Amino acid sequence: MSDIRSFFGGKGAAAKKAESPEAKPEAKPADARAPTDGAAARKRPRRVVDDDDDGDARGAPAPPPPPSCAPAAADADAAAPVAPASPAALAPTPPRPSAPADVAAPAPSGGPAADGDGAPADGGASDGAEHTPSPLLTKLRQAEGKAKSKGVLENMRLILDTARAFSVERSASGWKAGAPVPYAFLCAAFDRCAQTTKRLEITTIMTDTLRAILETTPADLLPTLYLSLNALGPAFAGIELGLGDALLLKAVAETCGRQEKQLKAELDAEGDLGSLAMAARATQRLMFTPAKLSVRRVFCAFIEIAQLGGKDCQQKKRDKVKALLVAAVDNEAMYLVRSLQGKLRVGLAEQTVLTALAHALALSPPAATGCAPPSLGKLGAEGLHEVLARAETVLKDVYSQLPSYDVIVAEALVHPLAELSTRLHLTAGVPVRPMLAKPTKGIGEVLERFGSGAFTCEYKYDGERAQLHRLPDGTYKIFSRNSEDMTGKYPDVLQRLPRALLDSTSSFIIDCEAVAYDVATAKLLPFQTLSTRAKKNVSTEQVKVQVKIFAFDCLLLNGAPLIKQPLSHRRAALRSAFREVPGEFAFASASDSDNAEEIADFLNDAVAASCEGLMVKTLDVDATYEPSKRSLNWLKVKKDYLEGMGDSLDLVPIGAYHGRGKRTGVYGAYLLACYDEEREEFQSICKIGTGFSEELLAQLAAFFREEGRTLAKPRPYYRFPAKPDLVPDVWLETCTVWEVLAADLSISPQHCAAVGEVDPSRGIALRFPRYIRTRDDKKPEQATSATQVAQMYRDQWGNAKKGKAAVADDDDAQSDDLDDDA
Ligand SMILES: Nc1ncnc2c1ncn2[C@@H]1O[C@H](COP(=O)(O)OP(=O)(O)OP(=O)(O)O)[C@@H](O)[C@H]1O
Ligand SMILES: [Mg+2]
Ligand SMILES: [Mg+2]
Repeated sequence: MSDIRSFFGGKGAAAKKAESPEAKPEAKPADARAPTDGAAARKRPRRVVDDDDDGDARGAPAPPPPPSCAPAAADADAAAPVAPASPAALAPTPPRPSAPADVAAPAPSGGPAADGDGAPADGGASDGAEHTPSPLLTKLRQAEGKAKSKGVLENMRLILDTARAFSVERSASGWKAGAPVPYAFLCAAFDRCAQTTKRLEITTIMTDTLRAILETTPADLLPTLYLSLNALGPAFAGIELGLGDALLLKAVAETCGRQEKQLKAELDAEGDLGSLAMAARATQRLMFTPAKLSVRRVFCAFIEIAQLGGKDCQQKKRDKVKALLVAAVDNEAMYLVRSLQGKLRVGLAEQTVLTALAHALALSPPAATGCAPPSLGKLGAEGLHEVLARAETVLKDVYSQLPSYDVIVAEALVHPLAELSTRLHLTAGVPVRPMLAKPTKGIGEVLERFGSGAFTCEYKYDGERAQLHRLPDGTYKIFSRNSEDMTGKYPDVLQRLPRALLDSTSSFIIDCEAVAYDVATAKLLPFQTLSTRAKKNVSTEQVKVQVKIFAFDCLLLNGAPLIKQPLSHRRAALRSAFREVPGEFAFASASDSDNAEEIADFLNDAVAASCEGLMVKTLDVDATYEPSKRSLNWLKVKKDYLEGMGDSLDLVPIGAYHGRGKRTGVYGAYLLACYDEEREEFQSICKIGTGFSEELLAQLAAFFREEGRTLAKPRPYYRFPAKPDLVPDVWLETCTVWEVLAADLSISPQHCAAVGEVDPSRGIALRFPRYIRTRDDKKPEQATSATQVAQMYRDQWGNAKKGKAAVADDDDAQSDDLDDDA
């Protein structure tokens, strides 16, 4: 194994002192304050982290219990206003202990108070650092800065013109104020969105749609949002329709008087069951006109379908689908079917819907809030931009802390938008979107980026992200990186966790990595071992793969949110509330040194302890927790950078090639794609055939061949090479995500990833890609994005300082003849 220190630029002295990482002890003590073993740890100078003065975040009032998000059954239009996914949550939430705008939390007694900018008033930003501006302020400034940049003002003018042209009488002509919003109104908006690829246009279409609803029937706002997002409730509530394609096909055939077999053949040729349903409905002669569908009726029916269980539930679900289809006219059938399949595909990314909601609330504030709409006659484009940017910042900030439209919409309908940040903030029991890290190409880059500011390096454990919550009533929850509830996966962790709690600790949210652990040897095991653990309804007795929890952040303690405090403060809070329990619970091993050689030693230690590398984080300045952000304040240094790339990619197989030789009978290679969030399409990035065992290839072939995961032709939203030998033999449904490493990225005359971003007509391809593992915790739309691919490409050339990138010759970019790889 090569020594990591020899790989970062110009640190020859460090390289000379290389020692074998294999010789290092396996696991290090987690506490950065008191390293007890390892030569490197002993000689490392440490910045003092004062645990005693600010970690005591107790005494703050506990927040109200989290909203219940269990769906409620509701009938059709009769019940007005609509029963949303969680009626309990729609009732105005009792005001939480609130703080002035921009302030994170009520100051915990005995802990530091926050000043108006969100920086700790006690100088928690140590080393004499200046007060950090609040993230909100920074965002507003950034938004303003961006507004001045090219093109944005033009966009603002367009938004102003659209806002001025809006007329509720014209938009909402199909229903009376207070009456259910017709489903046809929403479908018409979907159609318009589908006809454009411009994000701004889609945003304005949705803004107008939501404004019309806010000004007439605000009770339908929530179901409209969920239908637009193709969701039934917040991700953590885990509400799923549980419908397979076969059931939908049957329902469509039966409703439209079509032969199932014939419809299936058309589906194989056409690819979109929604369009087929619409066409079939159009040719049907109806004896009587069915009652019109409304947004609330459709949404409630979806919730009912999700709730059906037990005997004959498939039959009952099919009947419910048929009842909806019978009432569908025009394009309603198409959007119904697509929604039921979970593939709306009209260009409505979640961020777009959030932006549209913010704009709509700012332009048409609900009557109950007592706010007057902005005076569009007087406001110029820039003035309006300021209003909208502020609304967007508030809403996105609130959403990242409390990702539940149930709660947010309930509050936004009765309280001014500006008050939401103080009324709603993170709550134990509701997952916070995790903060993410930027990849780097080594320690040299870290030092360059962080300059003189204080930072800490932590082991980057190779397990799975686990956000641990304890609610004020003592119940525990564990959420995944995806904000999905995985409490049922780790009963053993929860059983043991109380041992790590200090007496004074009541409610909390801590950010951790759950890592597979060998109790006998006290060693960490790789992610691959963890992935063999059952995912649901695990009972403590069944557990074969033990896990150890490594805690690295504390977002809420005893009711007080801490995310706007710097990491040094949060870390102290974490340590003030928990104790390490050997083999069960530890603080992430950390070093606060800024000496390159010592960091290199620490990286070596991390790798020797079976970690992936280091996470490097700012401690005091620009060191708040930024939910859902891929922040520059967290950098990852993976050992993978030794092999050419700073980070792996998470990609989606969209096609497969028949195997030859040893691989006859299975697929020998796959076509992989990244996801372009703007265009909502999967763009091919490489052909891959390396990294798979024979056993895995057989499993994968079976996986794709079963349950209709192969397609007769590519989806309209696949972009792929025209070159015949790169066109797959079989097209695949997007249904899994694979983590892949590669030698590097190159401009490709064939592949389509990030096309138009670094080259006007050519995409980016991976060279020598290798399968690492399947990412069960990511959905296809959460694959590496086109923007990330473009950034990785730029970083690669920026770091290599090679100036102009070479164009890959295609054969070079592919690991083409793969049959002997096993
Ligand atoms: N000390 C630590 N601090 C923060 N995260 C850590 C730490 N140790 C391990 N991790 C894990 O590392 C992850 C971030 O890096 P990683 O490259 O593994 O992310 P990922 O899940 O592949 O996502 P992406 O590639 O989209 O960033 C975190 O989500 C967390 O699960
Ligand atoms: Mg990981
Ligand atoms: Mg990754």
